[in-house]
Amino acid sequence: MDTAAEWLEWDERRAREWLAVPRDGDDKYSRGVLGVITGSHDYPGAAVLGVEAAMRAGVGMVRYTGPSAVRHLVMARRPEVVGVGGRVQAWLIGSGMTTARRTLILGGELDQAMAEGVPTVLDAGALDLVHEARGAVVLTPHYRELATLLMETARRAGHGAVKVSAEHGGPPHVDQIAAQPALWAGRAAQQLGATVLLKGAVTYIAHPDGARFTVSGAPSWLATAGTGDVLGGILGALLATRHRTIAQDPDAVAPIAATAALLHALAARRASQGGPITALDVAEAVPATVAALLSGK
Ligand SMILES: NC(=O)C1=CN([C@@H]2O[C@H](COP(=O)(O)OP(=O)(O)OC[C@H]3O[C@@H](n4cnc5c(N)ncnc54)[C@H](O)[C@@H]3O)[C@@H](O)[C@H]2O)[C@@H](O)CC1
Ligand SMILES: Nc1ncnc2c1ncn2[C@@H]1O[C@H](COP(=O)(O)OP(=O)(O)O)[C@@H](O)[C@H]1O
Repeated sequence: MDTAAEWLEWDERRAREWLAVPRDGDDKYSRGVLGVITGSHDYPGAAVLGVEAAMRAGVGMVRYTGPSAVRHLVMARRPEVVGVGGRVQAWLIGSGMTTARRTLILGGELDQAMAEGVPTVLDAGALDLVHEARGAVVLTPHYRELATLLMETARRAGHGAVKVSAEHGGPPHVDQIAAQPALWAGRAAQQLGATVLLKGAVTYIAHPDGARFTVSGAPSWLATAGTGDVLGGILGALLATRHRTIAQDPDAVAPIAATAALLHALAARRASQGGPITALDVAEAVPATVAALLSGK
C-alpha cells in the first residue's frame, strides 16, 4: 500500500473534473461558503493569505471567525469577507495558529466547528484536532508537523497506540519522513483515519482507504514563507464548492485535495515564470490558472 509504484501522479485532465463551475441558477450560498479560523497575534498574515487564496479559487463566500485583531487585517485586504459566524459548507482551520494558545482564545468556536461534520482542512496549529473532527478531514502538514502529530498521537492514545506504531519502529523522526514521505503519508492516513496531504517538493495525498496521489512539478521557488497558507485557502475553497459531491462520497476529499495541490503548483509556475515569487503572487495567479485548467490550455 505504501510503495511508490501505487501512487498516481495527478494531472490537469483529472483536476478539471473536480473544479466547480457556477451555473446560472447559483448564488453565493449554493456555490459554497468556507468558514475560516486561522491566524494569531504572532502570525496574522497566514489568515490574510489563506482567505485571499480561497476567494481567488472561486468560493461563494468566506466567513472569517478567527481572532478579532486578525479579522480587521483580513477584512482590510478582502472586504468581501463576512466577519460573523453562520452556516458553512467547509472549514479551514489552523494556519498561523499555535496549539498552546488556540484553546484559550477560540475554544468555543473550534468545538462548534469540529461538531458540524462538514469537510474540514486542518493545518499547522490545528492538526491535532483530527481526533475531534466529525466530518471528512484533510490534514496539510509539512514533514516537521507530521512528525510532531504522530508523536503526540502515540503519546495521547497511550501504551496501545505506541505499541502499534512500534511495529513500524515507533513514531518517525522528521528525517525519516523526509527520507520516505510516501511511506509516512500513507501510514499517517491509516493511523489517523483522515486524508493526509504531506507538503514538500513533491506533495503526497493519501486517503485512509488506499487512494494515493502525488503532485510534482511545482517550481522550487514555491519554498517560501506563507505558500502553505495559500494552499490551505485553495483547498478549503474546493471542499466548500464540492460539498454536495463529498456529502454523497466522503472519499472525494482525496482527489479534491490533489486538485488543490496541482492548482497551487500550476499557479506558482504561472506566477514565477522562472523567477522568485511571494505567497501572495501565488494566490493572485489562481484565477487565471483555474481558467486555463478549465479551457484545457
Ligand atoms: N506570514 C505569516 O503569518 C506566516 C505564517 N506561517 C505560520 O507559521 C507557523 C509556523 O510554521 P513553521 O513551519 O515555520 O514552524 P515549525 O514550528 O514547524 O518550524 C520551525 C522550525 O524551523 C527551525 N528554524 C527556524 N528558523 C530557522 C532557520 N533560519 N534555519 C533553520 N531552521 C530554522 C526551528 O528551529 C524549528 O525547528 C504556522 O502556523 C504557519 O501557518 C508560515 O506559513 C509563514 C508565513
Ligand atoms: N522544494 C520545493 N519545491 C516545490 N515546492 C515546495 C518545495 N518546498 C516546499 N514546497 C511547497 O511550498 C509550500 C510550503 O508550505 P509550508 O511548509 O506550509 O510553508 P508555510 O508554513 O511557510 O506556509 C507547500 O505547498 C510545499 O509543497
